[in-house]
Amino acid sequence: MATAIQRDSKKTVFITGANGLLGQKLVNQLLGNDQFYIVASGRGACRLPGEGFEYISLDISDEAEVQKVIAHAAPDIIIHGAAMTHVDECELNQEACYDANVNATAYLVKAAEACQAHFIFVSTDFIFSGEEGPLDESGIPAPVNYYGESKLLGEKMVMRSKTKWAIARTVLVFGIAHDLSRSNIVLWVKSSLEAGKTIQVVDDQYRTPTLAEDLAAGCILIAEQGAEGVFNISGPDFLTPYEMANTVADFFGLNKDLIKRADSTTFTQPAKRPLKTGFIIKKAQEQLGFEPKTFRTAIGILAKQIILARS
Ligand SMILES: NC(=O)C1=CN([C@@H]2O[C@H](COP(=O)(O)OP(=O)(O)OC[C@H]3O[C@@H](n4cnc5c(N)ncnc54)[C@H](OP(=O)(O)O)[C@@H]3O)[C@@H](O)[C@H]2O)C=CC1
Ligand SMILES: Cc1cn([C@H]2C[C@H](O)[C@@H](COP(=O)(O)OP(=O)(O)O[C@H]3O[C@@H](C)C(=O)[C@@H](O)[C@H]3O)O2)c(=O)[nH]c1=O
Repeated sequence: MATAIQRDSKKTVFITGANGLLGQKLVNQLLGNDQFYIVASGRGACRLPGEGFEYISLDISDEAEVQKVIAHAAPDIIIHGAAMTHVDECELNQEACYDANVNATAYLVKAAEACQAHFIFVSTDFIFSGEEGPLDESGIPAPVNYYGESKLLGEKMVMRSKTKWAIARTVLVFGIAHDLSRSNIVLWVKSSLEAGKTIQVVDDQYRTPTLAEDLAAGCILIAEQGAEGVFNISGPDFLTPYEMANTVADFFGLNKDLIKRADSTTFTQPAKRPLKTGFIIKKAQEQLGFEPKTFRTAIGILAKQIILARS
């Protein structure tokens, strides 16, 4: 536990979902920023490498625990990234999805109001129908799957809250981190092609894929600047998964013949995916100074991390 002096001279930032992809990148970047004292929370034991932060095991679906832990931490800022993020699982187990993505967010908003913390909620392009894209922050939500519905309900609670709030919306996050609960499109394409597996990849969905480090950087810009409102925090390139898969294959010198073009009539998943999403990030660029990497540059960064992780 840090000494009182350390905490007093710094702003306390409380992170939910710290064991996850975004959570690990947030902690990693905040460690290099001496204005913050970091309280990282996650479900169960700490899976984050390294030190220099306080870790608290917290299941955010436990209301009493949330109120107690947040009151004790008395954070200046809460970055709420924890969620049930397996979209198909959310469709098939809607009660668990509601608990993790809606009830838990309500408990955290209530706790944030009690200590007047700046509440930063991480949201998604899946609140939109996918009928048009890319969208700026004025898009009208109309989710097409239960995960999207749950995140939209979270947004509405945050927007109604009685504390300073911001919403960071993002898209198709990719990256590498320790002991993740789920994969992501870049790692999945790379590992499938390396294993010589044929993959069906859709070319009628559009995204602006986001390097996890860039999402973390965007959230930290919001925290540092005390920014309020909705910000699109995603990568700059508007691509189909088919284009992404071919870029990954090109970069790693993998066999592109294994990538079979599909579309939403030939490739379906339990939860419907919005066709055309992706974000216009002009507001975050101009107001926050957010500058994400291009998809290809991001793959290069990921490649170096993969090599480092192996050494
Ligand atoms: N990944 C993506 O493509 C996108 C993500 N987002 C949003 O970004 C945020 C971060 O996503 P990402 O880091 O990729 O997802 P991850 O699944 O990697 O991380 C989510 C974390 O939340 C934790 N969590 C889930 N339920 C609970 C709970 N009841 N109590 C405590 N912790 C819990 C998980 O714990 P455990 O590790 O134990 O499973 C996990 O560590 C989410 O809010 C997501 O909705 C938005 C758009 C795209
Ligand atoms: C598994 C698979 C996916 N895809 C496509 C569908 C989709 O557009 C893209 C990613 O599919 P996945 O099912 O891996 O990921 P998906 O669940 O669509 O990812 C979503 O996660 C949640 C948390 C979000 O908030 C969203 O922004 C989005 O990133 O790749 C294929 O074309 N073929 C495949 O075999």
